[in-house]
Amino acid sequence: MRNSWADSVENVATDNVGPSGGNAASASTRRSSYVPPHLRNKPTAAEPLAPSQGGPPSGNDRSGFNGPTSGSRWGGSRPDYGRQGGYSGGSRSGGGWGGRGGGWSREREVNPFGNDADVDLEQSFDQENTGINFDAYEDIPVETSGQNVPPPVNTFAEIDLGEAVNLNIRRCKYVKPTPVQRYAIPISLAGRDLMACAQTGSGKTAAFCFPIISGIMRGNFPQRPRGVRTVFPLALILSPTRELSMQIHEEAKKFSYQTGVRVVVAYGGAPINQQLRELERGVDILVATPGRLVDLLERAKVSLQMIRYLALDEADRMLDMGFEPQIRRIVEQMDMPPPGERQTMLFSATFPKEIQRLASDFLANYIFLAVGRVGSSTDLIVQRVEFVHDGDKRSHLMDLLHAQMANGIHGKHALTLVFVETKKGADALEHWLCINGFPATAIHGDRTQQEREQALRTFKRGDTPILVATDVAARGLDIPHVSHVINFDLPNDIDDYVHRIGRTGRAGNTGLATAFFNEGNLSMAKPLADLMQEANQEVPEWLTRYASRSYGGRNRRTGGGRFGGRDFRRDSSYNRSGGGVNYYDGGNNSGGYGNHSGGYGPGVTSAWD
Ligand SMILES: Nc1ncnc2c1ncn2[C@@H]1O[C@H](COP(=O)(O)OP(=O)(O)OP(=O)(O)O)[C@@H](O)[C@H]1O
Repeated sequence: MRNSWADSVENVATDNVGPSGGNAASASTRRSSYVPPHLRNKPTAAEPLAPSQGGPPSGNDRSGFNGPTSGSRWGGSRPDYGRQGGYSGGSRSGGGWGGRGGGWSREREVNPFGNDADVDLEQSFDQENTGINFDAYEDIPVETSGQNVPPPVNTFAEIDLGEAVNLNIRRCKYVKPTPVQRYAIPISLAGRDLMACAQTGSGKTAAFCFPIISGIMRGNFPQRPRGVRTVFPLALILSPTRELSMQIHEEAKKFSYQTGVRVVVAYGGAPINQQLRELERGVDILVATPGRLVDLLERAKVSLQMIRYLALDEADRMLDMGFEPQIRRIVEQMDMPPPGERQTMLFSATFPKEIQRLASDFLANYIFLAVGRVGSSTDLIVQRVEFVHDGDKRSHLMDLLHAQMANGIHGKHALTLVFVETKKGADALEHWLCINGFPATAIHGDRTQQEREQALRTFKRGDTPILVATDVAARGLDIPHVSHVINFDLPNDIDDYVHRIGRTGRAGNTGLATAFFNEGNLSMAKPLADLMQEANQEVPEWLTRYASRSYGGRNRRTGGGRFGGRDFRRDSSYNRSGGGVNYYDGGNNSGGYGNHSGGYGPGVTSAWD
């Protein structure tokens, strides 16, 4: 069923052809005092500096899109790999802790904001943001549990992220933190491990990036070994797909611009040599897909022994069957410091309880945070479900697309994402749409990396405003102007549905999701009806009837609460009394969230925004 995911794992794994290298731990024996990025190269009388970092003083003008040039399948050929549109050398205006940074030759740091970098820097955080409907998030219920939960903040100004990061937040035009950021950033800045669940499109990337960048800037880490061909990142961000890793890398580069913190990405399907060159120039934060990282670890090109921050984005997917062995290998069987010695952050919009249980192996005395119910979809997305027999799906799709055009909902500001089950199905539907006059492209695990990136690029630009995709595009991708997600084939798992429809209705914007349902999807009837009802959607009567017959499909939302949307540690079956930590008795509830306990039992902090 999850072909495309397995394939994506497989594809990454096929890159793991390097010889087994020795464990890099042996390379690191010398330790002297660490020079934080903001102080690198900075002469100071008061405190003698350790020798500067070992990365050769070379340029930083890399691109996250490292593949060779390829022609467009849609006539939009543009040899722009390696050149992010509009990127130019950035201004060298100060910023940074201590006013400068850059052990990695920041004078050549590419400006990730293009020409926008220095606009509105005078703008303060309390000005209105454009385009983001923050009111949409105001009444989202928030639950936190764990010991001594730090209180949330209301503004970025309340968080001590440092001037350089604050400037970048303004450059991103973020005016105030989203709810998950309000809670997660103070928790992470306090050094706590975190399992965070928040709805799609609600700003989780920044929620884990800001504390990592800030922590590296102010941290006092041991000097990393120099003169060896192994690199020692301080932070590792893992994500399940190449495109998502590239996106996180792009975001993290914006957030860390002119901080001296260097972010590098490594993913499969792209030439490893170019990624190795980037790594050798120095890396503080490594963003990676698991397969390529294992390859780099086996070649002893990367050591994890200096990791202080570990973030798993789409953490439930990372610990699902396809990825779990690789993740365990990376986190538990290489040279990464154990929980407690590193800070671990797990983020997703969905967190089934069995995965929460697995995930707890990676965490130490963690805080659980749920913004909205675990696995719920945002009511910014209007959900529709239509009964369509398999044989009628294409003509039904065409009716929908024609109706969109008739209503002026098409073009580059109204992109349509169509999810199908199989790679073959994606190719076939793309072809059929194209011969019927709808400019479409497709993305799936059998396409080359170049083709995948090209498909995303032409879709984002609106050259092909219809993208047919397997689940490889279901998670994390933040594509502006996706106004309609169509589940041509429904997934078999409600959480996958939540992620798929979450490609629209992001950052406070509204969106539309249409699902084609038929007898082949009976196991989805109940979870789908429940989810729609919870999100205040109109549930068709026929779907309610199917749901009431309960076909016993896989529904992860079992146990406790309507959707079981809470910390699994509160389940009675979870018993750590045998000498373990009781997370709920005597927990110091931070209060101050409106003092709403939410009825989750003693010791559990709950909050309502
Ligand atoms: N504080 C903020 N103010 C305005 N926009 C923001 C803010 N934080 C994040 N965004 C924007 O919101 C969008 C969604 O953010 P992001 O991709 O991090 O969501 P997410 O929660 O990780 O979604 P998903 O669950 O699909 O991975 C992005 O375009 C991001 O730039």
